[in-house]
Amino acid sequence: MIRQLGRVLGAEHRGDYLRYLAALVVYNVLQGAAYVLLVPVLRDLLRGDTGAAARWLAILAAVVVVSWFASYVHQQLGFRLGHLLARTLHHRLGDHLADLPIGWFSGDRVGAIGQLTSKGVVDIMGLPAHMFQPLVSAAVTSLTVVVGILVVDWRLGLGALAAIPLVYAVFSWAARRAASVDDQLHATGVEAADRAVEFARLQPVLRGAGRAADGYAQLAGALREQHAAGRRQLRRSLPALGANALTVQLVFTALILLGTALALRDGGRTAELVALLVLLARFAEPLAASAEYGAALRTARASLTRIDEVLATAPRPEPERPADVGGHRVDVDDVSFGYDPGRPVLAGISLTAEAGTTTAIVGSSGAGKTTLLSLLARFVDVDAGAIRVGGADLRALTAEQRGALVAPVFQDVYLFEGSIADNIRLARPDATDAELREAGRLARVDEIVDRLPDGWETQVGEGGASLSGGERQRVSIARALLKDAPIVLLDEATAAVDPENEAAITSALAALTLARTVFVVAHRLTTVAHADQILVLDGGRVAERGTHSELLASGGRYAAFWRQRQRAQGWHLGTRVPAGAATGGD
Ligand SMILES: Nc1ncnc2c1ncn2[C@@H]1O[C@H](COP(=O)(O)OP(=O)(O)OP(=O)(O)O)[C@@H](O)[C@H]1O
Repeated sequence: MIRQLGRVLGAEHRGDYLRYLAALVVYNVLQGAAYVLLVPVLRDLLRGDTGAAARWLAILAAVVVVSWFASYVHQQLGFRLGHLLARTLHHRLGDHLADLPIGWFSGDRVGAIGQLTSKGVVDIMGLPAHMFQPLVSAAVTSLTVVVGILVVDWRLGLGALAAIPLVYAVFSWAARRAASVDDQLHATGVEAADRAVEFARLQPVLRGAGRAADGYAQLAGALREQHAAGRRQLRRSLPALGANALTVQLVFTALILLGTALALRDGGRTAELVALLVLLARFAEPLAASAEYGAALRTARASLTRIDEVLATAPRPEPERPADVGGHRVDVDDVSFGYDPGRPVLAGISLTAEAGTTTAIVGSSGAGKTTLLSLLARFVDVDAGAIRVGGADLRALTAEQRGALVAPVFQDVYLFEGSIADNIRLARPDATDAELREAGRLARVDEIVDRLPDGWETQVGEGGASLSGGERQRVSIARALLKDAPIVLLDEATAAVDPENEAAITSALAALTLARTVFVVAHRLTTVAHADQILVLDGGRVAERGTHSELLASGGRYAAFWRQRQRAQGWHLGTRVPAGAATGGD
């Protein structure tokens, strides 16, 4: 555990860590020495030799003063190390998470990371500040006391030495027994935290559906599981704690009996042996105290192991040098991909998108449209085949190259806490105010800004809560415009927006897609009809491809899709296609 902590701290903080450990050991050795010095003091007092007792007492006082100073130093270093740990862990986790593939952040990992960076880090930073002292004391102080006893009376010393493996074996057994349900307790804790967040987020949906009680039932179930796991752990750890206390007590009693027997047999050394009996109490005390820290220590160790696991997860391989990119043509070459092994979501996808053209991706729900965009953004890597931009494999591009080439505009627009201007500027922090405003004008964010009291500096709230869905989308389009990447990945929003937003988004998208290579998961018929090529996905394969008129003429899936969408929107095939599409209605 001491080694694990050193690894997590990294080589640059090894000096701080070693200084702290050295101060801790010195303090505990001095502490043990102070206890041992009680023996000659008491012995001489019992013998009536007050002069000798006073001399020993002076030495004892000096050791106590030095040990007080060592205690102050190790506490200071311990608190400093605790803060250093928290800072280092947050930075290392943050840096590492930024390098992990987006696909890693799935399932309950996001909740687990939340727990790890908050409670987990607090557990670990408490190690040097609060927990190492009693644990090191149990080992170092007790051992120093044993050495002291050995020097004074080897028989009693051997007895104390023999007790150490016994105490260690019982403590280990108790820790293993209590730890067996730790993972369960942690998993139920993560689950309950996830359900609580989900319950809060889903309030509007649940209330809208009149099913608030159902949503709560899931949270209540998760909380029940967590409490049950807590009770199970208590049931397992209480006997273990009892066994620890009992062992320490038994060892102490046995040593007292041995000491008394020796004192009775060896009349000449009675005073010395009586003093040793006092020392035996000091031997048992740190052992008993350390047993109480078992649960907290296990929790911290488990958090440390989980952080180690995250840090050990291989980051997405990144090339060291930028690749040569010749143009903005995109080739998807026989690409296959699955989120889970053995369950392909896309299989044998090939297509070419010439620079400056728009490719619309359509298909039924679950066909793999969003997944194809995720592959193009390199949120996830292909399992087989390759995606090339300007002839260069996407995996050969550095993160900066990819960032400059590709602008994703996805459905779930998340805005950061900050102003509208901050949120747009995120795309290019060095953009001038004029460039920012021009991107805002093209995306028609200026109209939103004009209505708001603080204009561009209006705070959007966490996730952009103070803007409507359509307005958030316009901000995200402005971001992409400011970034000015030649390739745009667009997941059109399916949710209906009001006519004003609809018109604004249509013109914003027209500005964004102008002269760029665009891949769009299209839901609006206007977008599909205007695309240079349309890719119809079905069950992860390309079912049809061609232009709007070619696909309509072939009378396949696309033609059926088009008819169905038109019917849903009260349009009539043949009367306004594609001219009707060009009107912007959908
Ligand atoms: N993160 C994920 N982990 C596991 N499976 C996933 C993940 N994301 C999507 N899938 C699965 O991959 C398949 C394709 O999903 P995808 O979202 O790409 O489809 P889509 O065509 O965009 O659907 P929709 O139109 O409903 O958004 C689905 O079966 C989906 O359940």
